[in-house]
Amino acid sequence: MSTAPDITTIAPRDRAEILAQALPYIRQFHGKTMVIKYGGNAMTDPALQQDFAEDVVLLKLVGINPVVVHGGGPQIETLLKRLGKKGEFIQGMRVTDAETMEVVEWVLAGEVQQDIVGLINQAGGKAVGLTGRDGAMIRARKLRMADQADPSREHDVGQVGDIVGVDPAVVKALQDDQFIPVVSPIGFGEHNESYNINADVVAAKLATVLQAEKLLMLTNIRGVLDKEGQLLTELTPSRIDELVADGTISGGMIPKIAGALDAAKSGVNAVHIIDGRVPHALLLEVLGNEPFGTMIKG
Ligand SMILES: Nc1ncnc2c1ncn2[C@@H]1O[C@H](COP(=O)(O)OP(=O)(O)O)[C@@H](O)[C@H]1O
Ligand SMILES: CC(=O)N[C@@H](CCC(=O)OP(=O)(O)O)C(=O)O
Repeated sequence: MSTAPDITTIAPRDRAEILAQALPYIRQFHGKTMVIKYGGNAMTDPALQQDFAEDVVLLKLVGINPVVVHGGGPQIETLLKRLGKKGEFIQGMRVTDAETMEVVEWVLAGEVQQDIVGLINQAGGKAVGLTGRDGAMIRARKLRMADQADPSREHDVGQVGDIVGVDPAVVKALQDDQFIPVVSPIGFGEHNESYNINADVVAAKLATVLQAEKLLMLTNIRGVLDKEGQLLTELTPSRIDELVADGTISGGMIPKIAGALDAAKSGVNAVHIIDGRVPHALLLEVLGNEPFGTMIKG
């Protein structure tokens, strides 16, 4: 459960002061786009989910344009297990056969996306759920994955998509109005087939195409950690290369850091990997003045 402090004891005068302190940040980010990756691991607690939805609505109401890209790895895993299938990952990507693809579409677009849309609407926002198929947003082709250790070897990861192009028109149309887009990471191919794309990769690409002010990746860990478990508050491209090469960065952190770095190099002003288990993590990052999580430098 959320461990938010009881603020009913804060005097009205202090509350007003707290709000007033947010003004410089609201002014700085007014009218700007923020892409928020909401990881499947960060969305397991109902109280935290509600905090998240409230934060998104608050950002929208103060004139910032949040675009949510959601994951759902653990939720896909749960359904696969019920169907007697075992999930397999290679370099952070789920090996996706035809049956797994059906499960992925069902869980992401049918369940997780609609849960988030419902929570945001309940919090007073107007969320619209989309997949990459809607508005012909995310074109993809089969990902060709080279082995990390031996690049001459290739892994067949099935229907995992490599993004060919993103047309953000539908997202722009929604966000220019009063709506909050909630995007599921599913792409479409030239024969109308669907592709499973890692949500970090979609969030990073969308942030780049939209030239977002910020890309915030909410996950289930404090940020990127070194071998001793210490939080790395800032990462440069060369340090990232070292950490991937020596195996300090592994699993789901691989596509996350690769996407974060791509976005940082392609004009997204601020890219942060932050702890979605902290109540109101989003507001803390956007309106707080203390460093939080890991910032990725381009
Ligand atoms: N160096 C690292 N620092 C932090 N987390 C790491 C690192 N290397 C691997 N990880 C793993 O990456 C996970 C986050 O990725 P992932 O499970 O895909 O999250 P999400 O569902 O939020 O996308 C962490 O929980 C952790 O187990
Ligand atoms: C290709 C690939 O791995 N797709 C991911 C899509 C969901 C996702 O990325 O969810 P998280 O952000 O919660 O990890 C998957 O099937 O799990």
